Formats: sequence, structure tokens, C-alpha cells
Amino acid sequence: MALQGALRRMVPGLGCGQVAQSVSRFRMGNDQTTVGLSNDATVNQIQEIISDNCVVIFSKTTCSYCRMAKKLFESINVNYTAVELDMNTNGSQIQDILEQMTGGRTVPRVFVNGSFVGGATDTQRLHEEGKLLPLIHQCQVKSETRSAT
Ligand SMILES: N[C@@H](CCC(=O)N[C@@H](CS)C(=O)NCC(=O)O)C(=O)O
Ligand code: FES
Repeated sequence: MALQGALRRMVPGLGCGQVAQSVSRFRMGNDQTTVGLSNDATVNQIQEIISDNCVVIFSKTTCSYCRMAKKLFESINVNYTAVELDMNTNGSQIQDILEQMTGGRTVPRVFVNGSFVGGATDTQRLHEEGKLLPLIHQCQVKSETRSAT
């Protein structure tokens, strides 16, 4: 699928700033300029957020599973960027695109180091299997490589 190809081709993310206490939140499309974005523009916006941030959670403010995913990252002191789809003018468009990219439209949709890792239970399982922190560590390796060059 074209979108999956596009996701794989993404440039590595810029600094991810994990292992910090504060939680960064990013809202897309809440201002006038981004209302009614074309599909391509929204795809680009999504890809930019995913490549610029080590951990991205596409979420809804009312969703307990989303809360669970956020709490998991908070418990391991890892910063995340939450995109709250229910606070966003383009929320359902973003959800449609995420479905094309990942094969599902449920929230949360969690991305680490540019790759989709699953929903809340998938992310929790990954952590229990000891596989989540190594993925997060990959973002640090990337940002260290970048700053060394
Ligand atoms: N096992 C999934 C469950 C995700 C799920 O069922 N999400 C529901 C809300 S809790 C959903 O996205 N429903 C469709 C919607 O809100 O658009 C996970 O842990 O993330
Ligand atoms: S837990 Fe109900 S909306 Fe996610």
C-alpha cells in the first residue's frame, strides 16, 4: 500500500527527549489554517509528527485505553506526544489515514521510533516482553548520531 511505503521512507526523527518528566502534547489542526486540509497535507502532517517525535500516541481525551498507554510511558519516564483526535478539527480524517497506514482505526494508535507498535494492550505487552525500551533507545542512538555529525 502506498501509505505504508511512504511511512517506511520517512526520514529519521529529530531529537526525541525521552526519559524526562514532562509530557509534551501536540495538537494538529486546531487553528484556522489547517481546517479542511487535503488528504495529502494531512498525511504529510502525520508523517512529520511521527518522524519528529520518538513516541506518538494518537488518542482521544475520553478514552481509558489511551490513558493506559499514556500512563505506561509516564511510568517509565518516557516523554510522549499525544495527538487528541477528539479535540482536532481533522480528527476523523486523521483516523481514516491512520487506518490506511496501520490497518486499524481504534485509539490509541502508538508509534515508537517511526514505527507503529499497536494499541494500548500491544504496547503494554511489548513492554512486559522487554521490547519497548530497546525501541525507545533506538531514538536516542539516532539523535546522538545526528549530533555527532
Ligand atoms: N486493544 C485495543 C483496543 C482499542 C479500542 O477498542 N479502542 C476503541 C476505543 S476504547 C476505539 O478506538 N473505538 C473507535 C473510535 O473511538 O473511533 C487497545 O488496547 O488499544
Ligand atoms: S476506553 Fe472507552 S473509548 Fe477507549
